[in-house]
Amino acid sequence: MKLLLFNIKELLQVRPESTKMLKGHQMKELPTIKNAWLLIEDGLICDFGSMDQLISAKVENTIDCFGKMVLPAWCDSHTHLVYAGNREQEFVDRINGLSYQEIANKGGGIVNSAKKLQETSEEELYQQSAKRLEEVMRLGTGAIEIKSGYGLTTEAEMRMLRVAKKLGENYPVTVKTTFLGAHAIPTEFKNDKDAYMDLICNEMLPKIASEGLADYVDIFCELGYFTVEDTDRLLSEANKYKLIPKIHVNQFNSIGGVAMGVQHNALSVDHLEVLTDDDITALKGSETMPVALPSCSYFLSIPYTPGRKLIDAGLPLALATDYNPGSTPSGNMNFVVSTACIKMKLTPEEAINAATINAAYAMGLSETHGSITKGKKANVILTKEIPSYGYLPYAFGSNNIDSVFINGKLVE
Ligand SMILES: N=CN[C@@H](CCC(=O)O)C(=O)O
Ligand SMILES: [Zn+2]
Repeated sequence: MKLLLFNIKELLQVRPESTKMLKGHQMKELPTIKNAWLLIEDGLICDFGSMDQLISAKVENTIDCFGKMVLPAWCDSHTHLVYAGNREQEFVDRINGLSYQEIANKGGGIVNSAKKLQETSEEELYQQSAKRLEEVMRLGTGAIEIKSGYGLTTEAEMRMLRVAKKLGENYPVTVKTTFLGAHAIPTEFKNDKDAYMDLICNEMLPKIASEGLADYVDIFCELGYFTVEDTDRLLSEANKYKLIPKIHVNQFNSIGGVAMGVQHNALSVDHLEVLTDDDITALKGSETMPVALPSCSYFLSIPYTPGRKLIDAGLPLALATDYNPGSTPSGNMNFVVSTACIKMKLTPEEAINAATINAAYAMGLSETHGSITKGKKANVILTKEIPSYGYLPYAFGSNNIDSVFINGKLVE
């Protein structure tokens, strides 16, 4: 089955196969072809070029893209999309003056979501999560990472991961799953965190690994949650099961989690709202992708990850939503890209690179996603008629997407 998109005003993020990630000044460039065509065959990018060299091929479907642009679908490398209910009341509590940490300290926060999830059946959890996934697909997300971490018991953590996996089977979007049992200390372990770490390492991890439910392992390395030593222990254990780390670090405090992540060859270190020069030094020369979550900063009114500083230090940067009920009840990558430009001072080229090619790297998909490259998945966004690609982050809050194709198929 062949689909030809022709008369494309500008085809963005055209890369050779070998581009794994972009660092520092490389992020300033966004290679494009003006007045282009793109041929999709059996769900993959088959070929592309400029209209003056359009090949003649027999195709079943064609779309005239006059005035419109085409770019790779977003890769969202950090979400908690599988959750139960919402935390609207905490939103109001914060408006009335309580901080995120104060809410957590009085039994709200992650343990509040865990209580709701434990009371929700697998089928109901699937239905709630599927609605969210359908929405983000229409917003241009073609690959998504989904974490557990609102179960906090062996059974409920496994339930979350089964739901995430089932979403990946039932929808065309590529889903990667991450085990985040070490997201918060459950109420019943309040005075014995080590016992909860034992449960994670001795029971949850082996069961989840043996059922192949997770691609990655995560931990919330933060004051009041899990220490650098806990992080070292969990990542060492996870390594026995070949689970690669992608960790939550430096959201509120820099306590050494970045260096620990790098020491364990983490694929990504995420959040980084509070970042020291030592953290930046630790990232240099590593293969670990720093991931910024600007919608979280927006929603919680906390500092933005110093993305400009990271890029200017020669490092790569990826962007993700952090979609979750507490700190970011939004999975809109378009808003993330805009906010990275507006608040973190990334250029449109840097932000688009961070949300496509570098984001694909941060979820282990750089060979198949994140760029217009022959043989990669035909996951693309067709924009509405826009004056330039910089208009996408500029016109924040507007929906400039005409249509989205995942595996070459139109998302309805
Ligand atoms: N910070 C840790 N975890 C989530 C938020 C969890 C929640 O508040 O439910 C995050 O990445 O922001
Ligand atoms: Zn998160």
